[in-house]
Amino acid sequence: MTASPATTPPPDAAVPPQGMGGISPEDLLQSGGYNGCFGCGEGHESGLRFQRTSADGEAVYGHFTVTEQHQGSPGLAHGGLLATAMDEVLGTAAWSLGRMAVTGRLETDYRIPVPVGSVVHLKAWCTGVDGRKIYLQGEGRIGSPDGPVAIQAAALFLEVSREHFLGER
Ligand SMILES: CCCCC/C=C\C/C=C\C/C=C\C/C=C\CCCC(=O)SCCNC(=O)CCNC(=O)[C@H](O)C(C)(C)COP(=O)(O)OP(=O)(O)OC[C@H]1O[C@@H](n2cnc3c(N)ncnc32)[C@H](O)[C@@H]1OP(=O)(O)O
Repeated sequence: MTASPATTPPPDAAVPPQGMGGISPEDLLQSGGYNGCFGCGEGHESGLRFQRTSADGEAVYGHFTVTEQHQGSPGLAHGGLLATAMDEVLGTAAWSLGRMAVTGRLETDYRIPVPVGSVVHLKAWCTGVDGRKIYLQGEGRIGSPDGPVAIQAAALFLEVSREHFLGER
């Protein structure tokens, strides 16, 4: 993935450890989630139902299955849908650092089409943190964690306060 300047961390940006104040990244990932989330909500009928599976200190992992509700052209996943899945796993990588963050910029490369019925295995990792800016990259592979790369992404997330989510609508 060739990240643009906006999603490339400055050379001195460190990658902080996963977890927060004694809470493991695994526990952080299992602690939250919004049932109505299009990406990960188990209660969302037509959503992706992205499942976060693990975090190993370097990256976070998860998967989802492409259904007929997710088509763009006959039999193939919609590109925006795949970007949503990347957004979800990239966000998971940001939150695994113990930081509440939202997507500021998301760049995606589509490598091969993804057929309906595919299980897409996603992985994301932090490439650096600079103040509130969290730089991330990720990829999605078809069929297994070692399968062919279908999508790659680079992103800039911004750390926000609780008020970001509680503001008046
Ligand atoms: C999100 C999940 C919520 C639910 C949580 C529930 C349970 C938690 C459990 C588990 C969670 C696990 C995973 C999470 C999963 C998925 C994540 C999905 C994430 C999303 O799907 S979330 C929705 C889409 N997202 C938005 O809805 C954001 C709308 N937006 C804004 O709210 C503002 O726009 C904001 C806050 C982004 C920035 O606003 P701001 O006022 O705070 O900051 P400001 O503009 O001053 O920028 C400061 C510095 O960042 C640079 N900067 C900013 N934006 C940039 C860009 N696009 N490109 C390049 N640089 C940029 C500036 O250039 C400046 O740089 P410098 O400091 O160098 O000048």
